[in-house]
Amino acid sequence: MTVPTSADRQLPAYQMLIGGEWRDASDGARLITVNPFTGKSWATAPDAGEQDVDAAVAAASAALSGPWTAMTASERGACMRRLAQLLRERGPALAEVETTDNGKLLREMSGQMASLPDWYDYFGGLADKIEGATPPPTKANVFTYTRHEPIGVVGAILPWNSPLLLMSFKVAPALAAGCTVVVKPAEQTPISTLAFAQLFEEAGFPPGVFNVVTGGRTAGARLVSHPDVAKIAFTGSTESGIHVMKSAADHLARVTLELGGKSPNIVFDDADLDAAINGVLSGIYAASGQTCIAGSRLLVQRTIHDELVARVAARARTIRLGDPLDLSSEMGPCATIEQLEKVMLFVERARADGLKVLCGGQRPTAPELAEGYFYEPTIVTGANNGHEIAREEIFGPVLTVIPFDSEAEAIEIANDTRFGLGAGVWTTDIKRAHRMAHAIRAGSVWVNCYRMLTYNMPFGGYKMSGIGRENGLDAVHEYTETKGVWIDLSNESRDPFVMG
Ligand SMILES: NC(=O)C1=CN([C@@H]2O[C@H](COP(=O)(O)OP(=O)(O)OC[C@H]3O[C@@H](n4cnc5c(N)ncnc54)[C@H](OP(=O)(O)O)[C@@H]3O)[C@@H](O)[C@H]2O)C=CC1
Ligand SMILES: CCCCCC/C=C/C(=O)O
Repeated sequence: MTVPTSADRQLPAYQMLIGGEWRDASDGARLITVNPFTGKSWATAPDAGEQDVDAAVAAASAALSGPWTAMTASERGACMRRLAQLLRERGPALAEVETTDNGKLLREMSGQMASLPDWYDYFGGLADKIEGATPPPTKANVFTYTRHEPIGVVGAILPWNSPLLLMSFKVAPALAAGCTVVVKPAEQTPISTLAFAQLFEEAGFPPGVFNVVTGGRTAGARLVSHPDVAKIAFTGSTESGIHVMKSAADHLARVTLELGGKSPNIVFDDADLDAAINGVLSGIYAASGQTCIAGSRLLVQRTIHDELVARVAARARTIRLGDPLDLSSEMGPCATIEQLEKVMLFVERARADGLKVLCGGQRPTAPELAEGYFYEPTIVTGANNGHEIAREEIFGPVLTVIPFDSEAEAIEIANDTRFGLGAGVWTTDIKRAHRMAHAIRAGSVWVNCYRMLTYNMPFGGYKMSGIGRENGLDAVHEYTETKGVWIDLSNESRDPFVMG
């Protein structure tokens, strides 16, 4: 908990949504959130304690055993589509809130908010199409069918890099499945989720279907360990994901985990180099590299290494750092001072390892950027895949270049990581493109593109990048339990001592 000063008490003070009511934390504690461009506090939110989380879970449980389940699946879908419509209208305002809270470019947020309603339309449309099966009879006079029932109350834990997008990955399929939800945004960036929550009542959702508790570790830990939470959907670091899974295991809550990455962006010498350079830049400098799918390892075929690296560096040096609300800015600040410090330490250690920092490697010196948590677009060369900077998730604008000679070597390096979230492949050879896409052990492979995203393509990680999938038809089943129902159609008495 941060203790507000008298100046902080003048800031916009948001409340959290529990059971359809806007509330402060029961002990009145508040979190202060900082605009990473100005380095100054800009809003406050409740700092929920265990009691508040318990109240939110109770509200979600009541909605589950009451009005939400009483609605037909079509009615629930209609609520979701109304939410989508409201999001279309309010998207631009929500984009500005999130940009102020986490420093993501408004340029990118505007695109995200234009597509976010599609999640609620798509999954809202699915709500009344979650069909069970009637397996053909294999026993005489027995009729069997399956039902996909809502799993229960879902706890959704969000990171700070893309709160509204990553919340929608979880909330849209959960609502479609008939679940109710308690969302806990990251303590650094709670405000856009609270602003989004204002749309639920207007869209016609019964109170308690969607709840938000804002707070830090106390709130998150209580949500994960709460015995009435049936499922935790988490996005964040691999280390925290492991904690969450262990804690959820105490009451066997289901989990989906979307965790870290160290994704390879692989450029072969037959690639369209202009397109590849664009994709390499987008992979690592979009969102200031603060994305789980950052293409943070550039694997480049040795024959084009020098030319490609020189051209990527030339463009990286001209990336326009600036106010994330200014649509002409190309890269914003890191979201928090802690994240900036983490990035700086990685680069310092790379230098100490004898690696070359080809460009960037420092905070910008322009006075207009001095208050913000900026770090220059950085390229580290001379590394091999064993160096720390090639193995650990940095979550910042730092690209590590690793040369390779053959396709087999590219695959070996690409897969030599504990992560497996994404990968890019740049080649004009269609056979190689498919061979690579099949050989790389990662949940998403982009060929001649990078960081593409849509609601109907599954997203998730292999290995330590996660468990389960978000988005796509199957995501709904991350929020259902399948029940088998058996009906005896015969009038005969059965032998009680023999399995039927
Ligand atoms: N895969 C991804 O998209 C992301 C990866 N990261 C990686 O994680 C690193 C550290 O960032 P950080 O913010 O600390 O990420 P965390 O993974 O620690 O935090 C992400 C979310 O999880 C919550 N959380 C963390 N631990 C627990 C727990 N034991 N029980 C319940 N909730 C928990 C946090 O809450 P709170 O902090 O409010 O207590 C926050 O809401 C980054 O540098 C980056 O490498 C970060 C964000 C997103
Ligand atoms: C298939 C792409 C999924 C993107 C996952 C979330 C990324 C968020 C971000 O980059 O801000």
